Amino acid sequence: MATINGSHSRPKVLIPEKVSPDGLRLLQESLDVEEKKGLIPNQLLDIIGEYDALIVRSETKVTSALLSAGKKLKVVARAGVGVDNVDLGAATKLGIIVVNSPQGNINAAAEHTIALLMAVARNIGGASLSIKAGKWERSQLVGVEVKGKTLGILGLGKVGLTVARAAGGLGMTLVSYDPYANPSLAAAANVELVPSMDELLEQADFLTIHTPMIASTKGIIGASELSKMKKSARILNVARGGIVDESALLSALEVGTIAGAGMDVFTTEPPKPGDAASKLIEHPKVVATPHLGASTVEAQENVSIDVCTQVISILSGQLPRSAVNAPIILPEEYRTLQPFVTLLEKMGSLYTQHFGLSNSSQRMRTTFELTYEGTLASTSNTKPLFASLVKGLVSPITSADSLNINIVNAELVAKERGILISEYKSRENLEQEGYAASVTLRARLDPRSPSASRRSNPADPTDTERQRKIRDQVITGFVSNNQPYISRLGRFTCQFIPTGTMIICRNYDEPGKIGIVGGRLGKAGVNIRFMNVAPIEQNGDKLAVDSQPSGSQKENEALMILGVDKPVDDDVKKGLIGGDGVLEANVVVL
Ligand SMILES: NC(=O)C1=CN([C@@H]2O[C@H](COP(=O)(O)OP(=O)(O)OC[C@H]3O[C@@H](n4cnc5c(N)ncnc54)[C@H](O)[C@@H]3O)[C@@H](O)[C@H]2O)C=CC1
Ligand SMILES: O=C(O)C(=O)COP(=O)(O)O
Repeated sequence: MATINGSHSRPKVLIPEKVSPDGLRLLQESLDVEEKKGLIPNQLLDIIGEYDALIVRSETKVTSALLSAGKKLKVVARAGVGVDNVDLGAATKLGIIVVNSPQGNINAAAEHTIALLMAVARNIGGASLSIKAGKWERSQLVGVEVKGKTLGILGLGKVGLTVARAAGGLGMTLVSYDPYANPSLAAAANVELVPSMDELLEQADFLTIHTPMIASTKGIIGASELSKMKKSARILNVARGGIVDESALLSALEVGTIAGAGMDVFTTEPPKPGDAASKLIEHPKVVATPHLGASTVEAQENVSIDVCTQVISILSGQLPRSAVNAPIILPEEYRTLQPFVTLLEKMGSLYTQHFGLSNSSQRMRTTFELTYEGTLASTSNTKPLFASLVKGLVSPITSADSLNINIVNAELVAKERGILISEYKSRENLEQEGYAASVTLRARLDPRSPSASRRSNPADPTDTERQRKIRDQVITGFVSNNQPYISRLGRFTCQFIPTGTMIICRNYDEPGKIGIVGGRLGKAGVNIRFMNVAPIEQNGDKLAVDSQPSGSQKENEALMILGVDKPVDDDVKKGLIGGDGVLEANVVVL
């Protein structure tokens, strides 16, 4: 990728919100960084096509339309925790990695929650306004203490636990409802996990919300939940607007069934004049802040450095630390897999160019078995290998600019194209072969196809021929000295590096063939860089059982694989076939 990878243009990063300069300085070393604040959605849509990366906070709505317009986008980085402003499904489909900073602002959000807790308990907001207005209202501004009170925590994740530890220090009793909480972490923070939200609502003197905004938490605190709480209870929301139903909370405050609220987040930010959120902000029992939970110097430095480092990693072809829509791969694991990543892509591309991949528009499925052999069988994370194979399989039949296949979207792309790949592991020791690990890709009959669901009919030559053809579609590869090799192609044992333009000829295994092909290529001005003669796979091979030639197939055939120095046109290819030449010739570019 650009200068990061040695080419000339520098990748471009767009930052439409305020992100701390600490991370941006890191980006500037290798990327073109453009900060453009105050863009309206249409302006963003117009320019996003130029950028390789987008860094946002909570204000920018990263919609499906924006992601689709970002033709060069590889990564969307959220300088913070919540990714509810990013259409994750669309990003995944487009192969755009979404990263966030899951730790950088946790402490800031927790401290802000404690600030609101105290402000609500002691009427700090109202008292400050009153004294600034020249008043001295002591008796109307009597508060309550938090010591000895029960803090109900909805969502005991990173922020919830940090709040719990601080509130424990203030002498509060801690209860939480979180069906997915870690019980030992809860116990260590002296938090009692209650089995239902109703119990939490009934016990809480203060209820603080720390769940993500997802479908199941939208409006989770509504009129019915508020009615179960003590009249003296107060509510804090430093998570996301809309988790608490703003209209229901407003009514409860107005009728006095809830005593107060501290609100940092709102359904629409900034709230529209006259809507429930605006009325809440104006309400005397509410202390409100404009989404300031993460707004500390320290938190902004943390999240900025965190996401900018990840953007640099992704644009230089490495894996990010905190991808929201991709599996986590440890750097060590990635280094081991990297040569196989290349091998799998070459194997996929070789398959499609040599055997042909059925077109998804024909509504046919192609079914594969992918077997990791030897030491590769102990790899737990085969996602990068799977993704490379899919990329290799479809790249020869897809325009390059519409191809952004990676660990994020490989499964989806395969599914959409009717490619079904089952992964297997074989722990067989391969050391006698001279390498520790190999991979075999073999086509299978689609279990849904008519010829697979019934026994093959030997009386039907087309049926037998079709099945034989599919069974012959096998490729094995291995890696030696970080170099990928192909060791089996169809029925033939070979050994060649899959690179550049190659002519794959099938011929009778008879003397003189090499000279004839060499002569014909020489006449066409094509130089041979390397050659490999591949005989039929011999017995003892685990794959040979299925690959016995039949019908028109002769056992004395071989492949001749020639690496050549320039593109080979159709006439040259056809010129190799017939006479004393070869039976079949195919050109592949890897
Ligand atoms: N106001 C601000 O500036 C900031 C807000 N946040 C927000 O705080 C929230 C929490 O962040 P983290 O603690 O980092 O997330 P987290 O993922 O560590 O924790 C969320 C917890 O919510 C729990 N949960 C999910 N659904 C639940 C349900 N239906 N009922 C009960 N519990 C449920 C999960 O099990 C998890 O333990 C997020 O919405 C985030 O966006 C975070 C940082 C700053
Ligand atoms: O990290 C989060 O989830 C936050 O809500 C912080 O949002 P912000 O980056 O301050 O717009």
